[in-house]
Amino acid sequence: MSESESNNPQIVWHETSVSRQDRERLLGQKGCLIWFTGLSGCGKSTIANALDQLLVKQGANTFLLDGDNIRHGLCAPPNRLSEEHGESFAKRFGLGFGPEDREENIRRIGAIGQLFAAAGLVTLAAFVSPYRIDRDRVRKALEENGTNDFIEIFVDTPLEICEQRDPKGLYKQARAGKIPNFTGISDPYEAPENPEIHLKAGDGRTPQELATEIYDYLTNRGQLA
Ligand SMILES: Nc1ncnc2c1ncn2[C@@H]1O[C@H](COP(=O)(O)OS(=O)(=O)O)[C@@H](OP(=O)(O)O)[C@H]1O
Ligand SMILES: Nc1ncnc2c1ncn2[C@@H]1O[C@H](COP(=O)(O)OP(=O)(O)O)[C@@H](O)[C@H]1O
Repeated sequence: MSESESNNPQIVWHETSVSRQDRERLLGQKGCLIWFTGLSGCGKSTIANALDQLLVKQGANTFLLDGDNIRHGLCAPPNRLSEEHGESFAKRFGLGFGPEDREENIRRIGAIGQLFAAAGLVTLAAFVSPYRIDRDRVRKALEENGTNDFIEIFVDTPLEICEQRDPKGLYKQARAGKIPNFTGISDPYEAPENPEIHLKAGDGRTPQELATEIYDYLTNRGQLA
């Protein structure tokens, strides 16, 4: 009996008939979870989008999970949930930016990303994901599944550049004390220690050039058809 079964004897894993290998054969690619992490404004969404375009153009089956979008639905904040579900539900399941909320955010995305990868999709996830332990848990979950398909990309753009860009005006508000727990300003960012790719994203290269670096890495490791 597995550990999860002994904790929850009423919840039993059901094996499916179509295997991951069947799906991957059909798609002609290997499923994986490409995880972009970095400060707000470092370029995660832009580079992930550029890579997604490049992959689709070459015939890959992909899906992009983006922090801002996921926080509109699966990981919505309490104020988006309260009208339809009530205050107590919204308080319990809505997510903000405190450490536990971010932990739950990354746990949910990790679980979804794991399912998408198991479906054979080249899955891209772009989240600040500032805590090493949260990212490492996602990696561990994929590795426990017998794969090494968690590909961590540290989008390393210096804080000064992110703050200069400030496309949503969030840094300005955070500096003025209007946004609590803002990563890089009033909240920590723990850089990956051994990412598969350390992308020096503030060195003047365009998002397309940076996406090509990742695309070449994926090709070399045999991830694509
Ligand atoms: N306090 C605080 N800290 C960091 N970011 C904040 C915060 N409040 C709002 N935002 C906006 O939310 C986006 C980050 O959401 P994520 O789901 O990626 O965050 S996390 O992974 O749970 O840390 C992030 O999007 P990106 O700028 O695309 O990274 C911000 O626009
Ligand atoms: N390599 C780059 N060079 C110059 N500007 C960039 C680069 N990557 C992203 N940007 C710009 O920086 C801003 C923030 O990028 P974005 O992808 O939204 O970051 P994040 O998703 O990490 O918050 C956007 O205006 C984007 O056009």
